[in-house]
Amino acid sequence: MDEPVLLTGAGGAVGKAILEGIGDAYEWKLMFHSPPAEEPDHEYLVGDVITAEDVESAVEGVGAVIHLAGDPRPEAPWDSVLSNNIDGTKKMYEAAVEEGVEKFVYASSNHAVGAFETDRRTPEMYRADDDFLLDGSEFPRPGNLYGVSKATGEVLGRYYHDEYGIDVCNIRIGNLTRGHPPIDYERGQAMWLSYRDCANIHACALDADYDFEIVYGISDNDRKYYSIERAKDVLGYDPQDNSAHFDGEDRVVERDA
Ligand SMILES: NC(=O)C1=CN([C@@H]2O[C@H](COP(=O)(O)OP(=O)(O)OC[C@H]3O[C@@H](n4cnc5c(N)ncnc54)[C@H](O)[C@@H]3O)[C@@H](O)[C@H]2O)C=CC1
Ligand SMILES: O=C1O[C@H](COP(=O)(O)O)[C@@H](O)[C@H](O)[C@H]1O
Repeated sequence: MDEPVLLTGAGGAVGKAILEGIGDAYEWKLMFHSPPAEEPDHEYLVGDVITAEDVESAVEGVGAVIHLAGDPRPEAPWDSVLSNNIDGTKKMYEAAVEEGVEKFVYASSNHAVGAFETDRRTPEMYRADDDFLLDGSEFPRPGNLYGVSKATGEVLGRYYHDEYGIDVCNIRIGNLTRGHPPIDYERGQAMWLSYRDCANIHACALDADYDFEIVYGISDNDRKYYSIERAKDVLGYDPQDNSAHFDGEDRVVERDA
């Protein structure tokens, strides 16, 4: 990648995982919502993805986008996801295609398919001996309005890819935690994404050749109901971590942001 990569939501947990892991591997342009507490090592700007001028400034001169900015709360209200997630993502795509950006990596979510976790399937589907598996080819099935907004972001990508040719990779991120998987939370352990695997899958999404993809972004957990085969095959994702390698004794979940 010769041109800088725009990273929106750079100050959040996923942004930190990416910068800690692959901060030296690319030239970055970071977008923060509010001024960062410490001076970043990379070019940056402060702006809001719902403001067209901010988004146009953000994409100026970049060759690829990793779009993380938005409201990440599963319980987020409609007003917030409509503006921060749906309209913000649409504005990002508009500006990206106008700028001629080649690649757009979008932070989708497990919550885009959360309603597959029916009462009949759970908690068994969170366990290693259950064979229920989603592979990314299924239609979205959100369990909340946040999930609706993430599924809509994927569909926006489908539209901008088909209409304008921008390459799009939607990563349905599982549950990112630093250092070890969530404690006493089977669902979170089955969809754990370690910090280094998070950085790795985003590097793969920047480097690989593809047209339009939906992949799951989780570590290589023994317990998983999301397939990572597509991410391995198309992106070359090579996860290093597995939630089954942690016993969880005396550990607490740490979250950034
Ligand atoms: N952390 C996780 O386990 C998962 C995260 N995701 C997605 O990954 C992305 C990043 O999530 P996290 O880093 O965990 O959240 P976070 O809340 O730590 O980071 C999000 C960042 O986006 C910024 N932001 C929010 N609204 C904005 C706006 N209108 N304009 C500009 N910046 C704005 C915030 O200031 C924050 O720095 C989100 O889109 C979320 O939906 C998806 C699945 C799992
Ligand atoms: O999309 C997201 O998913 C993770 C995992 O969901 P949870 O409901 O099991 O916590 C969530 O932690 C994160 O905030 C959200 O953005």
